[in-house]
Amino acid sequence: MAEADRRTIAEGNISGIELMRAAGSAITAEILARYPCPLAHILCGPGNNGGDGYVVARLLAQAGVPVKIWASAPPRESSDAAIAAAEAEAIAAPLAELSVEPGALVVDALYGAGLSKPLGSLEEAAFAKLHDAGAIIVAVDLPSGVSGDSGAVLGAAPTATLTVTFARKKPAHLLLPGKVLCGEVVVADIGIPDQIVEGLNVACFENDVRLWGAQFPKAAVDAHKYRRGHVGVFSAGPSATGAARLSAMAAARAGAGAVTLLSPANALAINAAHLTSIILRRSDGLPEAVEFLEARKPDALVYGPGLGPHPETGRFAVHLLNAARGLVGHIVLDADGLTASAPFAAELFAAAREKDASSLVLTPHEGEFGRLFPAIAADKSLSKLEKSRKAAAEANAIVLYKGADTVVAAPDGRASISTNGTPLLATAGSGDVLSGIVAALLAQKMPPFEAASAAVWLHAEAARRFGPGLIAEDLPMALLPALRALDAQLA
Ligand SMILES: NC(=O)C1=CN([C@@H]2O[C@H](COP(=O)(O)OP(=O)(O)OC[C@H]3O[C@@H](n4cnc5c(N)ncnc54)[C@H](OP(=O)(O)O)[C@@H]3O)[C@@H](O)[C@H]2O)[C@@H](O)CC1
Ligand SMILES: [K+]
Repeated sequence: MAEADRRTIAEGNISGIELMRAAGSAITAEILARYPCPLAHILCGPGNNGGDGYVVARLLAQAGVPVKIWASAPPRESSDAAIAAAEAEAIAAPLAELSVEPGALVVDALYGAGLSKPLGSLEEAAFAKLHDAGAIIVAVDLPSGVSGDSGAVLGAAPTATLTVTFARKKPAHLLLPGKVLCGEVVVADIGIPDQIVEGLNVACFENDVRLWGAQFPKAAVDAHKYRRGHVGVFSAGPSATGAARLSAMAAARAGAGAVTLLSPANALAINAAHLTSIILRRSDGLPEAVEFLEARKPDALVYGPGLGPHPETGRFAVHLLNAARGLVGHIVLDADGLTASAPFAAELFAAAREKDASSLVLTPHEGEFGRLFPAIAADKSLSKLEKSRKAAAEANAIVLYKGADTVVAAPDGRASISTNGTPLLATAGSGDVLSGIVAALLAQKMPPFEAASAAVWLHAEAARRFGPGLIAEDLPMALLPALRALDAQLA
């Protein structure tokens, strides 16, 4: 966003101090609309974040609210922040002497996009006082100490009730722990033209309908079941068949025209007892699986749920990817399929690069990610966003890195971050459902990055609409109201 600022100013549309005044005005409007303010404390740093704080101080005072300013350092000389501080016509007290009343309103304008190192004891002590006083904290751009690119805390950071940012959200507003520390996030329009933000070729997006709605499958008038996409799901043996059935049911509910469950012979009877519209086919090893691929050319496969983290599962995944070349559009590798592939990761990723290889979607949670990409996972300097992107590039796959802030990353660097996640999804089998939804959208010709992003969104939306008490068995059916609402929105 600093680049967007620079370009806006360079194009002569608006000067730096005008942008700062607009930012301060937007924050002040939010404060006055929400909080009764007998008194406000403004914490100001030396840069433009502090400059925004000085504008807020002036505007709140003009609105009749007494303000106290506490500065960690004076504004940089001859800067816009220095102009804003002069306009505020108030004397700042040293941050070290900070003292606030219980429940006080505090504007945190210490550091924002320019955070360059971990915060020290001065800020940490101030945040402890705010915490003890139960202060309502309004953060300017970001809670100070939260890194804008990663959402990580450098040294210390306060927990804000509200964060007002400008033009667009940054990764820190969406990624943990930043997401939680921001509280509610309001994006204020301060006059940075849309075309300047879009001209930055930003490749990281909030995962919502605007990102993938245009590619979301619509049933064609002349659709027949195989044109609506055929998904194949591999089932485990008799003691662990449920995971694959959850995936298969979800694929069917998410719009796949046909779903085949590939079951070992010894689990056929169990699977048959639980299935009606899902096609059941015997598949006891690679030759039978390949027979199916050659005969039916399914659009997408799900491999992994319930299969067990044995080496054979991993070896089979590599063989499957090789055998599927030219026959299958996409393979979703999930759960045990990921864990078991870890020793064969290099072969798997090489197979994903072969000509005509099926596109690969990997859906790890944190533990599976660590097993499949140990070096990337261990690199503490990387954010979840950067880890996902590096993994996608290494594997030449879409990486859907699950969690409360699920990231979907593509090998070309595009990434989406989920904002509608819900703890309701922390239930056994929920991931199996997600892999079925991904496969169904892929099978309906949605491009992989968009399909994976849309699946994450739909999965969470279904859970939210269902509410408490949700178990994975409910999720395929719970997709229906979410799909109906989406359909109406896209109509
Ligand atoms: N983008 C937009 O659309 C708009 C952005 N605007 C606003 O500008 C903000 C970005 O401003 P900014 O670039 O001046 O950076 P900012 O966050 O004030 O910090 C830099 C100063 O802090 C210092 N410093 C850093 N870390 C430190 C530490 N740990 N401990 C101690 N000191 C530390 C750092 O020192 P240095 O690194 O130079 O040693 C430097 O002096 C942005 O967040 C938004 O609020 C609006 O005004 C207009 C529209
Ligand atoms: K801040």
